[in-house]
Amino acid sequence: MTLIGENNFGRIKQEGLGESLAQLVMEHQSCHARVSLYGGQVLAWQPREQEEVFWLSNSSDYSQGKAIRGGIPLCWPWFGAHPNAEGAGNHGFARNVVWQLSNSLITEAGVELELVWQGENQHPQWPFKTKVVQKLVLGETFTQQLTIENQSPDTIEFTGALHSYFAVSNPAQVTIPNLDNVPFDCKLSEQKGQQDSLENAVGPLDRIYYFDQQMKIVDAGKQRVIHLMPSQVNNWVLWNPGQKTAAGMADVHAGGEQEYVCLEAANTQPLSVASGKSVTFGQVISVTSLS
Ligand SMILES: O=P(O)(O)OC[C@H]1O[C@@H](O)[C@H](O)[C@@H](O)[C@@H]1O
Repeated sequence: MTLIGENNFGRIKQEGLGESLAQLVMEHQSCHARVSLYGGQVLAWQPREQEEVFWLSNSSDYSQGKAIRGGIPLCWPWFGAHPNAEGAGNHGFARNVVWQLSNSLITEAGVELELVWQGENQHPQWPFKTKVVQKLVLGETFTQQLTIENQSPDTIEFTGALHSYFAVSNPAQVTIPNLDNVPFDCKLSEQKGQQDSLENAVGPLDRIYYFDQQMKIVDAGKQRVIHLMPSQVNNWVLWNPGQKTAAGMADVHAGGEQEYVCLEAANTQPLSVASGKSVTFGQVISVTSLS
């Protein structure tokens, strides 16, 4: 254990994660949280007097080259399969590289962290010199911002997502009213431009919604509402694998798919960044009681 910072309001420690990875552990008067340096991945955030907000698999593989299942994987510089390169790997490489902690601060309101990944020729599909800065503010609310800085001489284009796994009582008890009648593409049926209203969030569901406004995950079982406020985000992706697919996923523990809903703040259409410029997208998350 290494102590990163401490004052009257809270403490930041660095600890091991699995056999070879490292995580930051925050204990603050406003919340408890954990962030893996591998993937720059938020693993947990529990605001004071609330239950844990994110789902994390009990059978996650904490080893290099694997993606951690749960929390908020960072999908970047592409979302889903690479558009032109079969076998390039799902969701890019940001979730499979080690990020550096470049700054931290403990205030009365929460813990502020800045994590950075910087590289060039990281992947055959991503030769560009780029710097990605993730800013997190962990308090009674949760703020996450990803800034992509183009340090290459070329204009770059990327897609991506903040692939949040939200802990729920059961997808059967969940509604997401702001998605009602919003046009979506269904990745499972490959049908585009559909529209409907979901009665619940039971999988299999894999939808890209064309909507950039705030969301609410209403959980009747946990009697809470998770509020999501996006910024510079074009889509919401709703994903739950359902029982059959989850049973074949080694890193989802038995019955795990009945404990979460993924609602991902995403840009599934490419964003361009000119040489020397940067683009930021993000989300703010808060929790209220239903009653
Ligand atoms: O197993 P992965 O690579 O983490 O992806 C999980 C899911 O992530 C979602 O964002 C995609 O829409 C799904 O198609 C995909 O199955």
